[in-house]
Amino acid sequence: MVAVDEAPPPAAAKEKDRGAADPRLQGISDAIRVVPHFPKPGIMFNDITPLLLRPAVFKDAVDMFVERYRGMGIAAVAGIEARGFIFGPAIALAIGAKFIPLRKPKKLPGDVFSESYVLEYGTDCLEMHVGAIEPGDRAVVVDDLVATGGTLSAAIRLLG
Ligand SMILES: O=P(O)(O)OC[C@H]1O[C@H](OP(=O)(O)OP(=O)(O)O)[C@H](O)[C@@H]1O
Ligand SMILES: Nc1ncnc2[nH]cnc12
Repeated sequence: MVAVDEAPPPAAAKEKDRGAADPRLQGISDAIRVVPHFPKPGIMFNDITPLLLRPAVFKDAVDMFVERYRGMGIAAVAGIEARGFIFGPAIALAIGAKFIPLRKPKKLPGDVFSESYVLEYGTDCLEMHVGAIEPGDRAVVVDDLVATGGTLSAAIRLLG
């Protein structure tokens, strides 16, 4: 799971990073299934659906982001369609932020900003409603994984 913000971690978080890895990480990692050659030869597909079937592990994944971002003045959690919609809203509600869906093309009915990007297996585009993010809003982008980083870069450009 990934979440991106542009702020340095607070001192307390940096202190914690120097210690042992969070024990929840192993359970989260173990609950993600790697499927070789899906959906195309050569792609190692990271499938989060087994994690979603285990509520305690699903909660650990959400909690780790909530603990990281709570109290940091985050105004918006932007979730990337489709799998960022699974984790993003729970994180947004827990930290008291608005949720902004970053959608695939032609799904949003209002005026949109669009950003195209290149994927591991194709190209795509993300759209966001004009006015969803406001000047000065501090935002976190949530998705299930980063592969080439193209999707994440497009999301950051959209919010920028
Ligand atoms: O780092 P990248 O190379 O850009 O790839 C990562 C993106 O790919 C996957 O979504 P996908 O495009 O497969 O869409 P989906 O969630 O709608 O299936 C994943 O959920 C990320 O959004
Ligand atoms: N390796 C991967 N696993 C799951 N989703 C993906 N989207 C792009 N690359 C992926």
